[in-house]
Amino acid sequence: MFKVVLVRHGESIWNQENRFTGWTDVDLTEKGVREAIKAGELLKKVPYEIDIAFTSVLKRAIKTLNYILDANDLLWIPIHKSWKLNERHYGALQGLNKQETAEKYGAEQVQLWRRSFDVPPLQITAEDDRYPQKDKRYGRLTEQEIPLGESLKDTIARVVPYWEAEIVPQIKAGKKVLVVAHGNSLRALMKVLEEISDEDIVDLNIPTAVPILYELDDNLRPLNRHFLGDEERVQEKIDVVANPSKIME
Ligand SMILES: O=C(O)[C@@H](CO)OP(=O)(O)O
Repeated sequence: MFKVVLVRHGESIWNQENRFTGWTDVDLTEKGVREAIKAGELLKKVPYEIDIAFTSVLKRAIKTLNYILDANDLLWIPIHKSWKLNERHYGALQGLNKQETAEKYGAEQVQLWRRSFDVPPLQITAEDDRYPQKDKRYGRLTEQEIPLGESLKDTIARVVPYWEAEIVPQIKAGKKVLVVAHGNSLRALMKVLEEISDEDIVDLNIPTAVPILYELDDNLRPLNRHFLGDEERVQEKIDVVANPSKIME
């Protein structure tokens, strides 16, 4: 039997401000830092000694990973960073307040943009300041790879091949892998891992900085998934993600 742990980053400044974030490289809030340290402490209590970690090229995930590793005195382990684990690119919605966007376009449309399988957000153009190639870290991406605004389906198309090519071989080699990523890049991965239908994926919301422990069979199909930590607290955090205007302390 294999295992893997997935973690979404702690609360970011734009989570707190209720803005669409995507590839915008916003930092963690103080609460996000505390959540990340807590995630590290929770992981300390399970028999899962991390050997190798994977994360995105966005600081909210990288910092969360570092806080987790620091809590486990594992800052020295190899870390692989890839844009393929980035949050879904939220296109022209990036920066907009979710509540104001719902008032303008309707709550139903915003829900489709946020949680549907294949409805892409409003797109940016190459002239937009947010066009990824204007950022050095994305300079090597081909024009085809550069997102202008991704649906969950588009996100799956880059996350899952990365999972298969880079992460699966490590798990199969017996390494204890930690993946720290984002709400929708993890939904993309979990949809495929758990074979969640296009209809049911709408209801999957990933709480911030809660370690998700999977036990996997020999073919890496999940046998079970477990959110670490107090069940009620985890559910409250899931509710905040589903309804982001209700931010808890
Ligand atoms: O803004 C975003 O990039 C994501 C994650 O914070 O938001 P949502 O949960 O609305 O998909």
